[in-house]
Amino acid sequence: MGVMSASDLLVSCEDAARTYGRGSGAVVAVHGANCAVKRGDRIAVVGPSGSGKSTLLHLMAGLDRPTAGRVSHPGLTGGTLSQLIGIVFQGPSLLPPLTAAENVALPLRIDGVPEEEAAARALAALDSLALHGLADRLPDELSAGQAQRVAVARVLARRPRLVLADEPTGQLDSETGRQVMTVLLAAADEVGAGVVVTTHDLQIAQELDTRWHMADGRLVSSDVEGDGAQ
Ligand SMILES: Nc1ncnc2c1ncn2[C@@H]1O[C@H](COP(=O)(O)OP(=O)(O)OP(=O)(O)O)[C@@H](O)[C@H]1O
Repeated sequence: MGVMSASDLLVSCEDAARTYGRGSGAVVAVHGANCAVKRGDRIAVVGPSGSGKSTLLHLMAGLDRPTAGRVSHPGLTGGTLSQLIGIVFQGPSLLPPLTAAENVALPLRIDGVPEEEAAARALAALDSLALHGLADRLPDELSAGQAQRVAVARVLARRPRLVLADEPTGQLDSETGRQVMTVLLAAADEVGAGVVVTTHDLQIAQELDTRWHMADGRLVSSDVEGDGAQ
């Protein structure tokens, strides 16, 4: 990609920490984390349950604020963080009364995209997630894997510059989970987004370029020399 410019730096965490509660009951979910996500990065955050993966992701998403240190998004300009960051959650997140296509189009319409264009972009996003033919199905009529692909299509249709996914395959069998991850990565490539995925599944983690390891709230290592995590 050549020399990195500030606009390529999607998220920067500098000694970012998050403590829940106070006094003797305080839990340090994330200890001063130093990490960065750049355009084109594909990062898996791995570690045991309770090690702070979701908390770190929420800090990077701007869904939560650090109790110490700093999280900034130098390269995310030209819109609000919620427009520029796409978040995929673990569980079912589609609105039951809307079809797959309507679910994908809804955030675009909320963003002010005209009806017809929103519908066209929704269909294109469904296509790129290999969901052609399922556009008119209700969430109830989809398998868990298909529903999660629709949820990914809904995120990617907004053309986010950063995709943050918290255990996106956590409720899927491993084969379906791998398929969802493969189409997620391909679709993220199409829109040129950086991708960070928390996962317990080491096979899924292997599909990404870099792995950040967390233990007891600390970002302990990264398996790629010279990248963002320290
Ligand atoms: N809202 C909260 N209030 C108090 N403690 C919390 C809260 N959310 C998380 N924690 C604690 O912070 C620590 C890190 O939690 P986090 O959910 O980030 O871990 P995780 O690695 O994502 O776990 P899992 O893999 O089980 O999802 C845990 O000890 C957890 O109990």
